[in-house]
Amino acid sequence: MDQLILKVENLWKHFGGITAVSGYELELPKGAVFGLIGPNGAGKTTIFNLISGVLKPDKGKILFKGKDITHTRPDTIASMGLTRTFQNLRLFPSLTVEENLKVAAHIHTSYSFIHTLLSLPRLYSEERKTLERVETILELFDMQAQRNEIASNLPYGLQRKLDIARALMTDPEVLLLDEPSAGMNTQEAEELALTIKKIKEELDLTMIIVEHRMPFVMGLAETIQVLDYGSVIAVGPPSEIQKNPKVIEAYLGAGDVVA
Ligand SMILES: Nc1ncnc2c1ncn2[C@@H]1O[C@H](COP(=O)(O)OP(=O)(O)OP(=O)(O)O)[C@@H](O)[C@H]1O
Repeated sequence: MDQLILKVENLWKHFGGITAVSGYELELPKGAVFGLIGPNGAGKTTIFNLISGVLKPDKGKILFKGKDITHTRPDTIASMGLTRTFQNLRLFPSLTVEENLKVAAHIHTSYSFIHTLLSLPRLYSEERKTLERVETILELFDMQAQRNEIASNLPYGLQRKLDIARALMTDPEVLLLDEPSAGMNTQEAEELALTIKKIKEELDLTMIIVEHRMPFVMGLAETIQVLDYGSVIAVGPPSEIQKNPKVIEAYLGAGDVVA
């Protein structure tokens, strides 16, 4: 059996009278790309918030690399190698592309004031690693030409790309992407899909992608989970999911389309 990098058991989350997530289960093998889809309000972002530690579940268990992270802080989970993006961009708009990447690395750089005094060589080596990582990420995202541009001056598609690039500065093993193509035009979304394929291979990532743009997620994920009212109603390869009557009904009921 494939090695599981992330396992979620019987996860529940209520907000007042609303059951946002009900008995969610996931077995994510290392190296997999999963798509998580479902109509608006189905519970997709809440699941990302639970897995990344932003929210705590009412019930259930989350195991990352075999360790129980159900009650672990988000920054600790990130430093363990699980990171995510948000639906809304989290860039520093007045900083350059390169500065945005450096800041993202320093969020988890482990030197303190005392280290700075006692261990300058260590500081230099951390700094050198950050600079090397910036170059690797700029090259993978084909953004070297924009390195000195102010983030808010970039076209929207590149701002979204930079947001994903920032998430990769800490060298994660698992990346959760929350609607990465939101607000993009078709050409920008197609380019982003190619970038995601490239970073998955080059950086040996495991990914879960929440998306409303069906051709995008169906072209990237080998397995799709479909959520409706907080429960998984279907799991399978994209070709089966598109034909699944329960999925079509859930989307038609929501006035949305699957393919
Ligand atoms: N902080 C919160 N407080 C109260 N209710 C919430 C909160 N967060 C989510 N909900 C509710 O939980 C349910 C699931 O929401 P969630 O945002 O996870 O769905 P989603 O599938 O990500 O939707 P979308 O595709 O529109 O982003 C919805 O009914 C939503 O209104």
